[in-house]
Amino acid sequence: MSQGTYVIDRMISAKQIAARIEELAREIEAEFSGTTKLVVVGLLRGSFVFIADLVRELDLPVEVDFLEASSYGDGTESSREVRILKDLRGAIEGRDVLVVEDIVDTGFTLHHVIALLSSRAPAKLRTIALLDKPSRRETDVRADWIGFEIPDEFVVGYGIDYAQRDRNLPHIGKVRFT
Ligand SMILES: O=P(O)(O)OC[C@H]1O[C@H](OP(=O)(O)OP(=O)(O)O)[C@H](O)[C@@H]1O
Ligand code: HPA
Repeated sequence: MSQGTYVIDRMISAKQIAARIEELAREIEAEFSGTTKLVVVGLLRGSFVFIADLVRELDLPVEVDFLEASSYGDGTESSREVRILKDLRGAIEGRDVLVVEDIVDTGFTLHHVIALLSSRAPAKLRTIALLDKPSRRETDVRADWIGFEIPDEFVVGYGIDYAQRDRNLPHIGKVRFT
């Protein structure tokens, strides 16, 4: 799609996001209670805001690591080719791991990352996505926890970009091309 002018209509407020993260954190604490040190893996770049808020809400011993995966370029359509631009710093064999994704759209990114990290034999691998667009799915994948299910709209804000812009919006907005 072209990168013409667009406006952003608010979809999910910062307050709604914060309230939902509190609920999700309690569920994650229950799932990982007793873990010695959970490795929370943020998928860059889109999850950098979500992971920052989520880990501060978790009352668990955590380690934070990052994996950079990219497939969108500057457009609104997936290339369907997931490139790993930066790997984890630490080993995850035998560890409890939570992958933090900002949005699951076609599902190619999460599917690829789950396959990659599963091959490293973690003790437990779980996934969380702030946003889920199930109507766009092209692969059979679903995150274990989802913040909000959204319709087929291109969204930005709270870490999520359109052509690298708008990641710094505190809320989630939908892009309306004008
Ligand atoms: O389910 P999918 O269709 O694979 O889309 C989801 C992925 O697309 C975006 O990443 P992008 O490739 O734009 O990289 P970014 O996180 O650096 O913005 C987003 O952050 C997700 O990781
Ligand atoms: O709706 C979206 N917005 C931004 N990046 C994305 N990557 C997949 N879906 C989206």
